[in-house]
Amino acid sequence: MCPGGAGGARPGRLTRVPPRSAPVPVPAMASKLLRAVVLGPPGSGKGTVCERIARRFGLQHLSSGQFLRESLGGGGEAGALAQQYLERGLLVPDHVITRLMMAELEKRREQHWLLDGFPRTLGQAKALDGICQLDLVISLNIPFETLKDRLSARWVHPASGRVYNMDFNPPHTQGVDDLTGEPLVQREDDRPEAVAARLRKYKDAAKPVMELYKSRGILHSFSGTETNKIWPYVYTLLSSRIPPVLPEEEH
Ligand SMILES: Nc1nc2c(ncn2[C@@H]2O[C@H](COP(=O)(O)OP(=O)(O)O)[C@@H](O)[C@H]2O)c(=O)[nH]1
Ligand SMILES: Nc1ccn([C@@H]2O[C@H](COP(=O)(O)OP(=O)(O)O)[C@@H](O)[C@H]2O)c(=O)n1
Repeated sequence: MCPGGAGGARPGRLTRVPPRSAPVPVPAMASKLLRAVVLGPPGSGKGTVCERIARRFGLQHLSSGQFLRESLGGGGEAGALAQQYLERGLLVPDHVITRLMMAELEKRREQHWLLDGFPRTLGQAKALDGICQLDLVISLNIPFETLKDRLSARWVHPASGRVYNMDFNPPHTQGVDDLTGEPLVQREDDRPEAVAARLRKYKDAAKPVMELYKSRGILHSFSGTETNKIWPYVYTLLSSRIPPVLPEEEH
């Protein structure tokens, strides 16, 4: 079973509204906790959609890529090894990311959560199965050309993981994070030469993961070129599983 998760009724009401700067997870109020995953290639909008879901529904948004990037700063051997994979746009070995994610999930046994970027391989999906029964898998299906354009225009605030795009959601002041005023950077792995490798690898690894979740009847796929058009459908799906804490329109 999922850490803290079991069958039974969902919480009847969720009252805490997380502040924009730091979404606060809604604590467990009943036995059943939502366990959801968002799948999609790099640039498909997983982080953007997860951030919206987290705010509207009070879920913890757990980004495996962000945990990985944070783990690089430690100066240890594992961090240095992981950095080589990230820079080349490759997946880090299953046992590395799985150990990292299991430790993070263990800390959140009593919270609703939403995984962004994990599992990415069948091995990772099986490891997740070992501790958890997923309720919902959202797959974002975005055309290749759109992904390339988005990644070349992506800017991030490394400390928080906040993501901007010069066309879609530009910062208030160019090059600067809205909340902290700290500089934004472009990720090394968003360089065009790394992007092509990432997209190829994603496809190969993700196919069996999608098939697994499809066979279980928990896969929900959304196709399109604009997150704002996909979002209402995602919101409706989530609303059928867990009560929102904020209305859909409030971005
Ligand atoms: N132009 C455009 N950019 C978007 C849209 N949705 C997300 N983005 C941007 O595309 C980039 C990739 O999105 P992100 O959520 O980081 O994708 P992830 O790699 O799947 O987590 C970011 O710079 C987003 O701000 C959209 O509908 N249109
Ligand atoms: N399960 C995972 C998740 C991320 N990663 C690594 O972390 C990088 C960034 O992942 P991410 O989820 O933040 O970003 P996107 O690749 O979705 O844009 C990936 O390109 C991989 O190098 C991984 O190896 N295994």
